[in-house]
Amino acid sequence: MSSKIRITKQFTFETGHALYGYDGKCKNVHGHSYKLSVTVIGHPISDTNHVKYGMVIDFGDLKKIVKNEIVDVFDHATVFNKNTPHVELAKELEHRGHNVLLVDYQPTSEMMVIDFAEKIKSQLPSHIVLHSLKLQETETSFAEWYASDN
Ligand SMILES: Nc1nc2c(c(=O)[nH]1)N=C([C@H](O)[C@H](O)COP(=O)(O)OP(=O)(O)OP(=O)(O)O)CN2
Ligand SMILES: [Zn+2]
Repeated sequence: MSSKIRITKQFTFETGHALYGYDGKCKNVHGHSYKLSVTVIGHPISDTNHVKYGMVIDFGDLKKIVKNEIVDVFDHATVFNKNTPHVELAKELEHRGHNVLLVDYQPTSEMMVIDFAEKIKSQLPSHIVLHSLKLQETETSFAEWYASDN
């Protein structure tokens, strides 16, 4: 059998959020140009007759999964923790036609990357393993999820 190879696809999306109860400036509604790197691991297909010969997974197929699950949902949305009074603000924004996303967690990069890992894993073909995710919030701040840590 061929070597195991990790392949990575990168995505960007613009998302607003606010950290309810936080003791710094990120308690305010603000936004980031998030960068998400998705790394999967597997054996390149060895069947010479297979249309995906030589690929672990077609980058295009990986893109479809991540776009459907993450990018199209989070891009130009504002994320609030639904377990906080921010839900009132969210309802008002929604009422006024804004794209609001209520999640069950504090929308830090750590918690978002955990959510993203579950969402991507649920859609990957069974022979493809999610290896890691890197979610970059600013030029200097990022969170990483590794399958081997979890
Ligand atoms: N562990 C975490 N800390 C913070 C998070 C987070 O998700 N996880 N998020 C924020 C804010 O949302 C925001 O991202 C600010 O982050 P920070 O790196 O502090 O941003 P700065 O613009 O101040 O960064 P510099 O490059 O240092 O100017 C806060 N903390
Ligand atoms: Zn932030």
